[in-house]
Amino acid sequence: MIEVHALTKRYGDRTAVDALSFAVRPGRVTGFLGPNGAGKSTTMRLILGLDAPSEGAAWIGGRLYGDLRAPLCAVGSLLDAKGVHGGRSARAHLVALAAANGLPRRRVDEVLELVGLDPATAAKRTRGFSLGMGQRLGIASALLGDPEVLMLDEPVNGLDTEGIRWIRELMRGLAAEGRTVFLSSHLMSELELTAEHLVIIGRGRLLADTPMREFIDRHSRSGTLVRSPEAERLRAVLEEAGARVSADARGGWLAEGPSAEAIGGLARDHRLALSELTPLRSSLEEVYTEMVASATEFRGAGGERREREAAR
Ligand SMILES: Nc1ncnc2c1ncn2[C@@H]1O[C@H](COP(=O)(O)OP(=O)(O)OP(=O)(O)O)[C@@H](O)[C@H]1O
Repeated sequence: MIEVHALTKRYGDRTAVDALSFAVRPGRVTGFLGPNGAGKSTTMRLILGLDAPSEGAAWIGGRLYGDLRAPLCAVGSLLDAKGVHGGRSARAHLVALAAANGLPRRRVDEVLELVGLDPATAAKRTRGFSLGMGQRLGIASALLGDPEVLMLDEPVNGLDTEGIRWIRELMRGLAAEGRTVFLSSHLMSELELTAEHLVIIGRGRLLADTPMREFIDRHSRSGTLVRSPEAERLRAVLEEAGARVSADARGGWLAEGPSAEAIGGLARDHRLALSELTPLRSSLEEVYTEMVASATEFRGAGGERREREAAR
């Protein structure tokens, strides 16, 4: 379990993390979501004791990182996959890490197998590693101490579909074993497939701490795209039936309220020909982008635009 209480980090007059409180529970994957610059990496660094908070605190399994007796066995992390000495082989890197932490050598072979780095690849210097191989090595390092808690910052960044699927399945498997898995991303679409719970931040502040399902159900807007050669009469009929009607960029009306079936019935009753009747549901990506944009609306125009773009 990871607990964060009133965590705040200021860099000069910039507040990167602002009074954040949340808990990451074991047995499920929790996604940590926010646009670029929202404060995700800073929060993770604070939890791992790599930076000191201005206020508040974070605990891993009930202890501050600095009080952990065997940190690598309590928490495995992947913050920067490139943080490996390029002149060493993957195996040598893991052997050194195991030795420094009093872990048996055989654990190195176990984690290499777990992340799918074969002996020939593991014997190569990491300098020539592809992003995907580097990511696998980073995850092997994180798993070396068989920790209860895993924390990964943007683990799928730059990976191909196969690598993304592999990470997704590995994380879900680790959570199913009862571990605490905390993953950051700025991609809602990816987290939608991996995480069961979401912590969302914007400008360092908590925007949501919610089960994925609930977030989808509560925020996803649904409507019907409907078109008729008699556009204005259609609009009047829809509004009379209590629908909220707006012009859709694809042409036609977006009607919110009555179901597609009900709209079909209305058209029949009013002898209105329809050329399209399509039920729509806003994607999670859209819901999330809208949420982040409205949370940053009070910013100056330039900053707001930057955050809106970053959220995409
Ligand atoms: N060492 C630092 N000194 C000054 N400002 C910093 C420092 N580290 C982070 N910041 C600022 O704090 C804010 C949060 O950054 P952070 O990297 O935590 O965001 P993030 O959500 O991880 O974004 P990204 O997805 O781009 O990694 C940013 O405005 C960043 O510029």
